[in-house]
Amino acid sequence: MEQQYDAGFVAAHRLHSLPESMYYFPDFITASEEQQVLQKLPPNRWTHLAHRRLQAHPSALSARGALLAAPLPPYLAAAPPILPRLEALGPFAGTNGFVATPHGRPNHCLVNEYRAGEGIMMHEDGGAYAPVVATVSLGGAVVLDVVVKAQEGEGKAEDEAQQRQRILCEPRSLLVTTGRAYVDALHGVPAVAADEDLGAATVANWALLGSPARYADAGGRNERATRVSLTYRDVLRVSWAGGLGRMLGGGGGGGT
Ligand SMILES: O=C(O)CCC(=O)C(=O)O
Ligand SMILES: [Fe+2]
Repeated sequence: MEQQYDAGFVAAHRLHSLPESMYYFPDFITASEEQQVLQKLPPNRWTHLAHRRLQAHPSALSARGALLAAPLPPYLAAAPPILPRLEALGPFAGTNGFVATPHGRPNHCLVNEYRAGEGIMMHEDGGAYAPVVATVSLGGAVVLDVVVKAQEGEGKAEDEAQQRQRILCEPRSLLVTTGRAYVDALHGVPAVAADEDLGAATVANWALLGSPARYADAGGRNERATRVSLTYRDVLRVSWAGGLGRMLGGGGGGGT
């Protein structure tokens, strides 16, 4: 059932809202793959924050934003085959119209879990990463708010509605944020028990949803359930603190 990804397929999944550098792919993983990941997330790795909990794989970045070189765990990489699928799609490899990141593949994954009523305040992901995030959603659906930052010299007269986008992230979908959407916009998940007023006029990716009827039939409402997001990134600075160990252990080197 592997999907054939090409430039036309990618272009057809681009959001036609500003900035035009986000892509939405419904059903990027199957329901059994979704369960496989949810069951394998280690229960002892959560960091508890005020309105969500978080785990970083293979580890958290250093204070200076560097990643200690290590592979992603198999349940976030090859089984289920999320990395091969991302590789074929191209957001890190730089194929199908995407721009390649320095390592050509994600080396880091932040896993967020939000229960109903939880969220993440508006923020930007910053310069420790190449400007690409690939977000796989598991469990419940949430709305992601994206707001373009006011550009220098631009007055407040700019149409607010045009600057704010709502993106509905369905379970098993992939959202790719690149370019200006990464650099010039803030994003966040409102901490609500239900997302309301969902429809073609209010949701930027409505035409790309896998199951729009599900939300339309509920009167434009998405009752929040626990949602887990896998956010794949390419950390620019990778440190090889294990260099001495590799030398002593004679294990040989790997690529970056
Ligand atoms: O859960 C999401 O989709 C967004 C998470 C996020 O913005 C982050 O981890 O930086
Ligand atoms: Fe973020």
